[in-house]
Amino acid sequence: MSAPVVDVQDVTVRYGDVLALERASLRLGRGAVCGLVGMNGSGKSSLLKAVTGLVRPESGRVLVQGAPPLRARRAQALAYVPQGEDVDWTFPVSVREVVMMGRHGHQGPTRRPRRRDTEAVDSALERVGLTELAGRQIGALSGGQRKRAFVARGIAQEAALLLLDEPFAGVDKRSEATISALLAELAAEGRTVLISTHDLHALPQLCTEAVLLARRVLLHDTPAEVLRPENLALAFGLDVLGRTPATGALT
Ligand SMILES: Nc1ncnc2c1ncn2[C@@H]1O[C@H](COP(=O)(O)OP(=O)(O)OP(=O)(O)O)[C@@H](O)[C@H]1O
Repeated sequence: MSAPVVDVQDVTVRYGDVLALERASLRLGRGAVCGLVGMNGSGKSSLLKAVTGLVRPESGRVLVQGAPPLRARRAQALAYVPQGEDVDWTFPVSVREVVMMGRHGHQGPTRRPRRRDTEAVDSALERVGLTELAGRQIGALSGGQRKRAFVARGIAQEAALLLLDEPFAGVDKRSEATISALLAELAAEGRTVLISTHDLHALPQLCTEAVLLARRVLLHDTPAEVLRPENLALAFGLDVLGRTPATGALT
C-alpha cells in the first residue's frame, strides 16, 4: 500500500472503567471502502470517533493522511457522518445550510459562500437526491433523508476520508440504495470510506474490505473472508447468518 489514508496504530480507548477498544490497528489506502463489523458495544463507534479526534485514545496513535486527527480535520481531510442520536435535530438550520457547513473550512473567516461553494453544495444535494428539500429544516426530514443530508455535507467538503457511523440504521430502502451507490462512486473517485454497519448481507456489495471487531481487531480481510461462519462466530459467538459454523472453528 502507498502511504495510508488512515493509519490507526495500537489504539486503546477507555471511558472510565470501560475498556472500549484495545490495541486496535488498522491501515486503509486510497479508494478503500471498509466495513466495521461487530456486536453492540464492540467498539465500532469508538474506533470511528478516535479517527475523527472526537475521542482521545488512552494510548496509541491515529494518523489521517499523515496528520493527527484534529490537524486532519482543520485541513478538511476527513468528514464524519454521526449516528442519528449524536445530532440535535431541533437546531434551526435548513438542509442546504447543513450541507454548506461542509464548505466552512474552504471559506474565509466571513464564511460568505463563493460561487464554487454554492456549486459544490448544489452538486452534493443533487447527488443525494435532496435538491427539492434543500429549504426544509433538517429535523423535518425522515431518518434516511437526514443521513443523506449528512453524506451530502461530506461530499461538499471534498474530504479524502469519509467516516459513517451506522449509515443504514433506521433508513428507508431508497436512502440505503442512494447512499450505497454514492459510496461506490466516491471510492472510484479516490476517496476512502470507513463505515460501521450491522448489515452483514450488504457487506460484499458495499465494501472492498472489512474488519471484525470485538474490542480488538480480530480480522481485517475481504468481506467474503470476514463473513465466513467460523470468523463471524469469533466476534458474535453465534450463528448470525443462519448457517452453522464449521465444527472446531473456535478451537
Ligand atoms: N461516552 C461513553 N461513556 C462510557 N462508556 C461508553 C461511552 N461510549 C461508549 N461506551 C462503552 O464503550 C463500549 C464500546 O462502545 P461503542 O459505542 O464504541 O460500540 P459500538 O460497537 O459502536 O456499539 P453499537 O453497535 O451499539 O453502536 C461499550 O461498552 C459502551 O457502552
